[in-house]
Amino acid sequence: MIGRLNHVAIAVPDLDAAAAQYRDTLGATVRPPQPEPDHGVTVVFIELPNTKIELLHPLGEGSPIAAFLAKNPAGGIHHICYEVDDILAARDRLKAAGARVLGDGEPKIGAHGKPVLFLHPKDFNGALVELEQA
Ligand SMILES: CC[C@@H](C(=O)O)C(=O)SCCNC(=O)CCNC(=O)[C@H](O)C(C)(C)COP(=O)(O)OP(=O)(O)OC[C@H]1O[C@@H](n2cnc3c(N)ncnc32)[C@H](O)[C@@H]1OP(=O)(O)O
Ligand SMILES: [Co+2]
Repeated sequence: MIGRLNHVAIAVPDLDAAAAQYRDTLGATVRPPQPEPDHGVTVVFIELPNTKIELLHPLGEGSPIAAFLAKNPAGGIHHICYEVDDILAARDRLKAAGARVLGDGEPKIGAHGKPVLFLHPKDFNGALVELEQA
C-alpha cells in the first residue's frame, strides 16, 4: 500500500541555523521557509536526489511539535512520510487493522498541497508516520 518515501522530518530548535547547515556544510538545495499555520509549524524543505528532508519548527500556540522539542531540545527525527495512491482507502484499511489515525481522522492539506494524515507512533514501532496522497 505505501509507496515512495516523500520526506523525513526533523524538528529543530533553530530553523535558520539548520537550513544554513544543510545548504553551506552539506551542500544541499534548500527551499525558503514555508509557514503552515494550519499545522502549527514552519517548514524548510531540503531537496535530495531521491527524497526530501523537512525541517520543522513550532509556529503559534499549541504546536504539535512543541512537546517533542521540549523533550529533545537539540532537535531530532520527528516523522517519516510515505506516499499512498488512495489516502482514504489507506486510512480505512489502517483503522480496520487497529492503527490510530490522529486528529479527527480526516485528511488535512499538507505542505505540498495534497491531503495528509498522521498515524500514532506507538502503533508503528515508535515512529510517527505521515501519509500523503501521491
Ligand atoms: C507541514 C505539514 C505536514 C506536511 O505536509 O509534511 C507536516 O509534517 S506537519 C508536522 C507536525 N504535525 C504533527 O506532528 C501532527 C501529528 N502529531 C500529533 O498529533 C502529536 O504530535 C502526537 C504524535 C499525537 C504526540 O502528541 P503529544 O501531545 O506531543 O503527546 P505526547 O508528548 O504525550 O506523546 C505521546 C507519546 O508519543 C511519543 N511521541 C510523541 N511524538 C513522537 C514522535 N514524533 N515520534 C515518536 N514518538 C513520539 C511521546 O514520546 C510519548 O511517549 P511516552 O512518553 O512513552 O508516552
Ligand atoms: Co511532514
